[in-house]
Amino acid sequence: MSELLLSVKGVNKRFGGLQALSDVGLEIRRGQIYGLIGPNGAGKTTFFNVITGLYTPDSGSFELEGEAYEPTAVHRVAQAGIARTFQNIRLFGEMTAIENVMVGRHVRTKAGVVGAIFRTGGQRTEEEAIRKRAMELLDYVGIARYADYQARTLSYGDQRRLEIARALATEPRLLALDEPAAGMNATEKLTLRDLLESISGDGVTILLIEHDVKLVMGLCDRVTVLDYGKVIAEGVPAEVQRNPAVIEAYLGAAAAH
Ligand SMILES: Nc1ncnc2c1ncn2[C@@H]1O[C@H](COP(=O)(O)OP(=O)(O)OP(=O)(O)O)[C@@H](O)[C@H]1O
Repeated sequence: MSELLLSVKGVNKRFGGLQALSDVGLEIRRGQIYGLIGPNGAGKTTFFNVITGLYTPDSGSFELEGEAYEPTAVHRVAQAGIARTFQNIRLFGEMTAIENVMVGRHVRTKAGVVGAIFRTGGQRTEEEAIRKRAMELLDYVGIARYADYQARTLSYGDQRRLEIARALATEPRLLALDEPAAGMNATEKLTLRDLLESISGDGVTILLIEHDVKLVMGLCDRVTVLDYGKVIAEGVPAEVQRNPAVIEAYLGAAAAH
């Protein structure tokens, strides 16, 4: 079995009277595509926000490759090698596609994000190297032809892929994707599936929140299922799919709509 990449234990997060996460934990091994699923409001995004430093948990312990990891600030999370995308796309809409990826790349360099936006003189060589890598990443996710288009003019599916390219620019150990297939048509989902398999094949571990159960079950090595903030199942997709608690949670959620 491959090495443990991320280990999370005992995460609790309360919003006022709502226990959004209750003793949640999971273990992701290096090279896995790991799915985090569950009905609406189960706590999936809250969990992402905790592990990426956006929310402070009430309790919980975190280890990355066996070392204590404190997701206390967004920049620290990036330095630790975790990159993420968001359920609601967060791109710099007025900037071009390639500039969006370059911002991600600058997170990994001493120039910093400010350097990416307000270019100063004397850094031309570094800037060129960053631009070249950004172009490679746009090509990798299949949208190189839109490099000089403003991000906001790209189709929804292409914006999602641009977000992935920007996240990859930080050279993460773990890529956390919050509903990457949301709003995509069947063809776009197939392309996305191929892309995620390539990313995984190239050595980046993936943690995926996704509502498309078929996509998750076909793609993921292991899955954790949340319901009302609690882990109700964990295992390989075929096992989890047959778990009565999981069937019940999804049927209950469908009946409520
Ligand atoms: N900042 C917040 N303040 C108050 N309540 C919140 C906050 N963020 C999330 N919640 C609540 O926590 C619960 C879990 O929400 P979360 O967004 O994590 O669920 P989810 O599983 O990602 O749902 P979905 O699939 O609909 O995106 C929900 O009841 C939500 O309303």
